[in-house]
Amino acid sequence: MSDFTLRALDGDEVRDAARLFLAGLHLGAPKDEEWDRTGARAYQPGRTLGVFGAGDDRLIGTARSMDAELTVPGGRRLPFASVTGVAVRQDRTRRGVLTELMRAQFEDFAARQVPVAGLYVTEGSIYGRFGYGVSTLGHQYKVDTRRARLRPDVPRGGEIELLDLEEAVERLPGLYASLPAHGPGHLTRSPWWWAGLEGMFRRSDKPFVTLVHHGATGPDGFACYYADRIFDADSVLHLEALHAADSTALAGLWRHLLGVDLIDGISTSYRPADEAVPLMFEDPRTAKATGSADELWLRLVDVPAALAARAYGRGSLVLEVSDVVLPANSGRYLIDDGEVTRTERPAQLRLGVSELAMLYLGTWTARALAAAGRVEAVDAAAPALADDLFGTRTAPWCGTFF
Ligand SMILES: CC(=O)SCCNC(=O)CCNC(=O)[C@H](O)C(C)(C)COP(=O)(O)OP(=O)(O)OC[C@H]1O[C@@H](n2cnc3c(N)ncnc32)[C@H](O)[C@@H]1OP(=O)(O)O
Repeated sequence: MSDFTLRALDGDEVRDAARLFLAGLHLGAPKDEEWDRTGARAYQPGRTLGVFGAGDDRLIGTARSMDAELTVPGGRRLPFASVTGVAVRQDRTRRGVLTELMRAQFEDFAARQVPVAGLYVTEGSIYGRFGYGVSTLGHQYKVDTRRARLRPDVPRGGEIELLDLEEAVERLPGLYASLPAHGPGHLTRSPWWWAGLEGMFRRSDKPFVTLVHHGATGPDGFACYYADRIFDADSVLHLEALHAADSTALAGLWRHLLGVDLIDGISTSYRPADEAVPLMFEDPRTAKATGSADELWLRLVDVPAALAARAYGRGSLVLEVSDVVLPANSGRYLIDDGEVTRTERPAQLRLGVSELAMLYLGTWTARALAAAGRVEAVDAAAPALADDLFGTRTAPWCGTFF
């Protein structure tokens, strides 16, 4: 990359990176008060990269990352890098700046022994070339609250406590950390992540409301929403977050939400595919699916470490992985009785590292990937064998947008 220099940013340069990223999304720069209060705190020190062009001392590209831990099938938590804040100045795009930022990030993650990175994409066509693949899906639905009748066997739930903004900022991090992971795809949330959420809460012109559910042993779930109250038309409650330790907390939070006054419908953000809520209604069509989309994209930076970390179903299979960006990952891997080893045995299933990311948490079946031409079944039985190994009981879901 002889025409550019790339280095970590600090001080006011980080704010330039924030400006560049927001401009890339066609948004305005952070205001002084906003930056001082939460903006700067959302950037993990030392983790914002900047690219400068030759003879141009202004920033032309940026990307950042934050530490987290990712839950993988079997329940282990792996060191994880949340990649975000990616943008290239619009007069400097398509010259390899993003490619160089991706390369530098992978080097950094490998040096810090972070085996998996992930991101949420603005466009689905950008990141596959760097080895990222869609690893969780989210499903949105809308509930007609005027028609909603919960079945009599749905738990009553406990007390609901309403938090004001300052209480929410103070208490949600501890509460989220105390809840069990939903399953594969769950992420821990760093102080930098929470500062980003706080910024969003404070910027919003619609007030965010936070509800905490109290179960038998104390707080065990929460929900955050804002409402669009429209005179003479349907008013919608936008459920931006809901995390619950168990089905009683889930039901208790929903029971309360359904009773919020002056609301005609509840529209959810991206929820897990196996969420029980539609089945809680006497008429399951009370919750109407309104969309589904890719959520978290994963990049297995260290394939042997990532493969060794997760649990598998029964069976044995030889995968041949190809990774043109990080060639050390390429090779054959035997998964047998839960153990993963490099092998010289003949491949049964050939796939790229992006497709491996799509299988990794259990979101896609190898049969679907084979039907789409995304994996090559050298042995015709291999996709079914892969599904026995990689399939999970809980639908992979992240629920932590960054
Ligand atoms: C995780 C996040 O933060 S997501 C946010 C991503 N940022 C944005 O969407 C903001 C607006 N867009 C941008 O800032 C830039 O266009 C970026 C970051 C998407 C791409 O940066 P660039 O420096 O132009 O990418 P670069 O030149 O390295 O391109 C690498 C390859 O990706 C392709 N590519 C880059 N952007 C896109 C795109 N938006 N759609 C399709 N292909 C793309 C290039 O054509 C190139 O392909 P090639 O290797 O076959 O030649």
